[in-house]
Amino acid sequence: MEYKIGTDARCAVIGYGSWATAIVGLLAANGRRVGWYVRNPEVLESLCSDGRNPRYLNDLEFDRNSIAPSSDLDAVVRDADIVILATPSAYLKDFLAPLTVPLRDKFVVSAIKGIVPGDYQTVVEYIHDHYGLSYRQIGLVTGPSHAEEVSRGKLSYLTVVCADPENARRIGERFAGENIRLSYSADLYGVEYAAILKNIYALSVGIAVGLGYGDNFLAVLIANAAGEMTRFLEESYPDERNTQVSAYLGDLLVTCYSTYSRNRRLGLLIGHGCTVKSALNEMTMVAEGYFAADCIRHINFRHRVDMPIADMVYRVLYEGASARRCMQELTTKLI
Ligand SMILES: NC(=O)C1=CN([C@@H]2O[C@H](COP(=O)(O)OP(=O)(O)OC[C@H]3O[C@@H](n4cnc5c(N)ncnc54)[C@H](O)[C@@H]3O)[C@@H](O)[C@H]2O)C=CC1
Ligand SMILES: O=C(CO)COP(=O)(O)O
Repeated sequence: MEYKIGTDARCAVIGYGSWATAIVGLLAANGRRVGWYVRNPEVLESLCSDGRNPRYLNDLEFDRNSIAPSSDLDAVVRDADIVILATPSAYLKDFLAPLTVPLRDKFVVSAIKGIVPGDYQTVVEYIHDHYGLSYRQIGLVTGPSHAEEVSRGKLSYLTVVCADPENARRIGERFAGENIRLSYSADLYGVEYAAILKNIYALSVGIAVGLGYGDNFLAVLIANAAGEMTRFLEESYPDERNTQVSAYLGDLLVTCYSTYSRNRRLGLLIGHGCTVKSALNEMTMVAEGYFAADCIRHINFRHRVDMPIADMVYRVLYEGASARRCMQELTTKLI
C-alpha cells in the first residue's frame, strides 16, 4: 500500500497523556503543524485557549499555531500521513474505536510500551492485523525517555525502529532536536518486547525497594532482569541483536531507577504493603507493567521461556500472593 513519509508528510498524535504531550512538543518544534486527537473536552479547551495540557506536563506551553488539537478522530487521521500512537496500550482500542477513516495509506508509529490486553498482541501486531497495514509501514519510537525530562529539554536518546532503514531515518527527522539523539534499528519484535518487559521488571524493583532490600540486591535483580529479557527475545524470536544498547538495556535501567518511573512506583506501593487494588487507585498515571505481567504470562505459554522475575510479579499482582514471600523465593533463583 502507498503511504507518504517524506519531508512533506503531515504528522498526527493520538492520545493526550504525558508521553503524547511530550511527543507533540518535539514534533511541533520541527516545523509543520501537528494534528492531535484529544478526546477530553477540558484538555482540548485548554490546549486551544492557552496552549497547555492542564492534566499532563502543564509547564509545557505550545505555540498554538504549531498544533491542531481536535476531538474528531476521523478528521485528525484524514489530514495526516504519519499517525503516532501514544495512548496506554490498555486504552488503545477504546481510543481508536470511533475511527472510520482507513489507516491503510498511513505510516503508523507506535510510541506505546505495552500489549493490547485481551488480544495478547503487541501494538505493531495489532495494527498490522486489524488495520491491514504491512509491517513495512509500521514503526516504533522508543528508548529511555521519561516525558518529564524530554519536555524539559534534558538530553535524551530515542530509537526509531522500522523494517526499512530509510523509513526509520525519515521518522527520526521528525523527532530530532537539540537535546534528542537518535538511533535506528530494524528489530521491531525485539525492541517492542524489550519495552514491554522492562515495565514488569521495574515493578519487581519497586516491590523490592518497598520491602526494604538494598542497592546490592537491586543490582542483582536488575542484572537478572536484563538476562531474562535477553533470554525471552532469543528463545521466542532469535535474531542478531545487541540487547546491551539503550533501546533494550537503557530503557530497562531508567525504568528501574528513575523517580519518574510509574511502574517502579506501583511496585513500591505494593512493597510497602498496599493491596494491588489500592496501589492502582493511588496511581495518577498508567503503569503499563500491570497489564504486561498478565499478557506476557499468557504469551509465554507458547514459548515456555524460564522467567522467574516476571512470574513473581504476576503472582503478586494477580494471584494475591504475598510480596514478601514471593521475593524471598525469587532470591533463591537469581545468580
Ligand atoms: N510517560 C512517559 O514518560 C513515557 C510513556 N511511554 C508510553 O506511552 C504510553 C502512554 O503513557 P503515558 O503518556 O505515560 O500515560 P499517562 O498516564 O501520562 O496518560 C494516560 C492517558 O490514558 C488515559 N486514560 C487513563 N485512564 C484511562 C481509562 N481508564 N480509560 C481510558 N483512558 C484512560 C488518560 O486520559 C491519558 O490520556 C504508554 O504505553 C507508556 O508506556 C513511553 C515512553 C515514555
Ligand atoms: O517507558 C517509560 C520511559 O521510557 C515510562 O515508563 P515508566 O514511567 O514506568 O518508567
